[in-house]
Amino acid sequence: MSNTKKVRQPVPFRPNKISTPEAAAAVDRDPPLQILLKAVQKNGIPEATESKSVVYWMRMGDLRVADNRALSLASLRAHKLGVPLLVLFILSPQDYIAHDRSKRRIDFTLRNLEKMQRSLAELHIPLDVWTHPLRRTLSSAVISYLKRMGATFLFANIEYEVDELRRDISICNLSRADGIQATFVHDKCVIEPGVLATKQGKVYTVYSPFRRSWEQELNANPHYWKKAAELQPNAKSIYESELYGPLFNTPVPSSLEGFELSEKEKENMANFFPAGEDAAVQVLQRFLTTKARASQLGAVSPLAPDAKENSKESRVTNYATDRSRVDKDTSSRLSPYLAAGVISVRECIRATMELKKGFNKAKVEVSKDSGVGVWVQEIAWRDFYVHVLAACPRVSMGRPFLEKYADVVWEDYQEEPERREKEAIKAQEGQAGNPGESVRRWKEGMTGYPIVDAGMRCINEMGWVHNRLRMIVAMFLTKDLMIDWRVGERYFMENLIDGDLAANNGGWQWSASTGTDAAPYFRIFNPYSQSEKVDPAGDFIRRFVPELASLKGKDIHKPPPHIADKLGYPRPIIQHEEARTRALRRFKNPGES
Ligand SMILES: Cc1cc2nc3c(=O)[nH]c(=O)nc-3n(C[C@H](O)[C@H](O)[C@H](O)COP(=O)(O)OP(=O)(O)OC[C@H]3O[C@@H](n4cnc5c(N)ncnc54)[C@H](O)[C@@H]3O)c2cc1C
Repeated sequence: MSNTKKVRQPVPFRPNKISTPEAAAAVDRDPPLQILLKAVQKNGIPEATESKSVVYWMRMGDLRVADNRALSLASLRAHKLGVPLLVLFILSPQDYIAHDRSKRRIDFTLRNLEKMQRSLAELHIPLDVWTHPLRRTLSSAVISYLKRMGATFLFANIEYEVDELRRDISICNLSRADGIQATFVHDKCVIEPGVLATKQGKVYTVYSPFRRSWEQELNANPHYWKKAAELQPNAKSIYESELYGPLFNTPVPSSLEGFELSEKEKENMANFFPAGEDAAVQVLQRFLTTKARASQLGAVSPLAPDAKENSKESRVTNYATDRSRVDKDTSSRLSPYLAAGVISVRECIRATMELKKGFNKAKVEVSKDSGVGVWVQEIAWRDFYVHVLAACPRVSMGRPFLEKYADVVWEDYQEEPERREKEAIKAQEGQAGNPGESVRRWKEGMTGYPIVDAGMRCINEMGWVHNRLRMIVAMFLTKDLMIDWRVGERYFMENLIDGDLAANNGGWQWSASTGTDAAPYFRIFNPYSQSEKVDPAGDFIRRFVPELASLKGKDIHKPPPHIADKLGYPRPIIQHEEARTRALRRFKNPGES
């Protein structure tokens, strides 16, 4: 008899990313952050007392030892109980797939973990890194780990995305039955979500009033920028423990299956974004105290040794006037470090206060009249989007922040693999104007709009691009090409080293006018005039679109068709004015194409 038993193929993990409006509204009414905070409170009483160790669970957004609230609390607890502190990190590939995590971000995570393992070992604290394949069993795996380690105390910083909050709620519920006290604390923002509210007691959904309230609250309460207590070392006897000693021998893997970078790319990323807390502090200090450097344009190391320290004309001093220029070294490039928590956002605030003369040390400068003040306002933008995410979880469920724009008719492009395959075939046939072809050309930086193409090629090369360019390319995709913002949001997450749901979703929905922008949908960037503003001499375009390097004057922004043909550069994929009219029509009448 022949063996007819079929081998079951593993089903690829492909979670549904877009919720129904009803499901999103239900989650908005009862935000998981509030449920988690209540569960933590409930867990706090009665307090667990007996514990052989204390565990701090480090996540992707708090990869540092210094000024880390949950880690600091865990250390205090361990010290008080006279037991060892253990640090745990779980690699969860299914979560990374579900959240479109880029290989670059995973590689950055591993590089930072490797550094941290060494700095923690100096304090005799082990960093135990393991991979858990199934995300739905992650909560119970954590509880089993705690039991195995004899730990009745777990500490972690809060992650504000819906899936992560739900996971932590389940940990709280599971831990109670086992007498484990799970504590989740705020750490990501300067001011935690839930503190600031409008007169009606609602979350701010417009940035400017949020920022004013943020400034007031911050300057009335210095604890917001207070550093968390330093870690206490474990007793050296930990190495002799049969249970804990071996934890020092588990190395951080150099890559994660399914998220491997090529050797060349790994090298590039390590050069553009060196790992470690020291590197992050240096990047910050250089931004605050050194001049903009021509050598810093594009994909280069931020720690190149050619900076003159303590310049009066530091980048932050000129930030108010120069920040939108993409052809200059104008911004801090701290976003990968802030997104991964390699530096604490409180450290950034404190550092601006320590910039001697002219600044009141008891007050955080947030005014738009100084470079420092405008830069701190960017930090407030970061807080703003986390507050929106925490109060309106719909944004992490694939829904527009403004549900009224859910029916805007986008060009018919979907991200399912089968569909993508078909699109690719059509694209090969060269059917210009079909949505698959448009998306491909946008991703590759071949739209025929030099500033858009330079921005996209910069992302593809560096995994990072200046904020202005993010806005320009996002608006081009959503308003000129009328492609659903979720396509772009996903591409950014898959390619950025600083991919962060709150900031990325906030930026995309702002650009697509489905989000928190106070101006209505008719804010549509003209890619040509934007190009002249942000890259006047075209240096940035020349660097990333080398086929246009020989162009002079305004041609660099809008190459004449016959010259573009000669240089092998594509003609514009769409006429901006026509596209603008189409976008206005579709936004005015959501549902009509
Ligand atoms: C479509 C779009 C997608 C984006 N995706 C991300 C993302 O995935 N991750 C991310 O960190 N930022 C994102 N941003 C925000 C912003 O573009 C980057 O934070 C910024 O370009 C990082 O450069 P920098 O560190 O030199 O910034 P700086 O100008 O030096 O600003 C300092 C810090 O403030 C924060 N910040 C600045 N601008 C913003 C902003 N608009 N929103 C939220 N935080 C801000 C960042 O943490 C940044 O590092 C996005 C913006 C847009 C328009």
